[in-house]
Amino acid sequence: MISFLICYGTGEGQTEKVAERIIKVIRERSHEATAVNTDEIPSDLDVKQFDAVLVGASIHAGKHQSVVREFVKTNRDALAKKPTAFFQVSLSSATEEGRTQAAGYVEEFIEDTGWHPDRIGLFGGALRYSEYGFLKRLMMKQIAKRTMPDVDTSRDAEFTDWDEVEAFAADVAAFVEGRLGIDPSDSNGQEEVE
Ligand SMILES: Cc1cc2nc3c(=O)[nH]c(=O)nc-3n(C[C@H](O)[C@H](O)[C@H](O)COP(=O)(O)O)c2cc1C
Repeated sequence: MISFLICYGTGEGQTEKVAERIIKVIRERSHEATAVNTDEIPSDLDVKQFDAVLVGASIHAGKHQSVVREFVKTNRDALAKKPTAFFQVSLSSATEEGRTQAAGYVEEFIEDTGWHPDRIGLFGGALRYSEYGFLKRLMMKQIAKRTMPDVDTSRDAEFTDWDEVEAFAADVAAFVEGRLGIDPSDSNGQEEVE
């Protein structure tokens, strides 16, 4: 059994939902997964105690959560010694035209933090107008109308492709199993760890 740490930043909860889906896939492979929201990092969290680490962040106004950046910078040396993956949630990944921009956010993150994850997943996010305050709702509806003219802005919209998220999680898990020399069949049938 492999122990995974999944550390993520989230503004309105979509990256948390993605993290939860990744964790489900990892646990279905009978591995152990610990989720940590970067807004509530336990003071005794020790990255070195985990076999593999996934870091997730979303994009707001062209930036990832600064706490996620700080987490990665603080733990860069420990991360470099382990199998790792990064996943990003943004509106840019929801459209063909936005993909280059989404990749640019990751490049900038890697350059800034100096961390080179083994796997990278880029996922479309969500627009939950019903949960935004007045100004944010107005601004996001304008951006959506401009960048996604076919999308109905009178209701909340989710652009995350959950099959892609699950495929990413399975790929990361398989990569880590290979790196650590763990035969997935060894872990099948074990009890699921909460
Ligand atoms: C105020 C605001 C600003 C945003 N800015 C960007 C942006 O610059 N680029 C982008 O691709 N997506 C942008 N988004 C879309 C978010 O990345 C998307 O809503 C995502 O699902 C947020 O994930 P979270 O709920 O985990 O924070 C923005 C969303 C909001 C609400």
